[in-house]
Amino acid sequence: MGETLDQILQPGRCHTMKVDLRLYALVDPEHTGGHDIAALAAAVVKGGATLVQLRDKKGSTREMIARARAIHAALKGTGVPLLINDRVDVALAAGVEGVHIGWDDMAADDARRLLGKGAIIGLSINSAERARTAPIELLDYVCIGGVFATTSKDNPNPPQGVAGVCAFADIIRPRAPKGFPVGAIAGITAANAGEVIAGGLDGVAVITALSLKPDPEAAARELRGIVDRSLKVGAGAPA
Ligand SMILES: Cc1ncc(COP(=O)(O)OP(=O)(O)O)c(N)n1
Ligand SMILES: Cc1nc(C(=O)O)sc1CCOP(=O)(O)O
Ligand SMILES: [Mg+2]
Repeated sequence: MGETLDQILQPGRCHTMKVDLRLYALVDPEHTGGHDIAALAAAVVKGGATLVQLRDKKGSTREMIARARAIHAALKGTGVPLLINDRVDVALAAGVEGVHIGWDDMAADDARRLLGKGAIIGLSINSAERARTAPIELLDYVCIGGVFATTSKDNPNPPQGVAGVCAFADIIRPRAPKGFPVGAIAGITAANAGEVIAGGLDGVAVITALSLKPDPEAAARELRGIVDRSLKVGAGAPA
């Protein structure tokens, strides 16, 4: 038996490391724009992505593990963590840095028990109720869904707009430790990322804005520049 949650969450033994959510690239075999998925992940990281997720909704378990291993190998030495969407077992098998879970996926306490205190665990939030009840103490970040319309997800959340997403972030922040990262996802592009960051989010998570570009590295460089400049403005530094 591994450690209990109480042991994992003992004061001074907290799992939380600072996750850099500024440019979170989701790579998805159904939305690669014809790029090899491992080469795509490496390219966006070269361009400035700070976190990568393998979102593989249709692959077999073996395919997912093989993709995860290939992407993890391509990111070796970059220091950028790889997370697996939905699947704690795939993350464990491939030896990656963590998982992203939604409210229909494995519960955060089960994921934390299985993955241990050193893993990164992120959670999707898409309502005020979820912002109020998310188990922040078990998490390394949250990502608020449905900011704009998206074609990359089946049954997408209704678009909340920047104001809606920021209202959820305002519920989460007082419940979370200082510096706890809160990002946003859905339909974010170079044209609207600045607005999202200016609203008070710590980063943007994207598929299309990087994967479907002919030059994903250049697209990542542009988007990361927008995020960094908007974060500086928010912090009161010169643009
Ligand atoms: C960073 C990030 N945010 C949100 C999601 C969506 O998670 P979920 O609602 O569980 O939907 P699926 O992606 O699993 O279809 C995500 N994957 N990543
Ligand atoms: C995986 C995912 N989750 C979402 C949510 O709203 O929770 S939107 C989404 C897909 C995001 O892709 P794109 O950047 O192409 O819009
Ligand atoms: Mg999910």
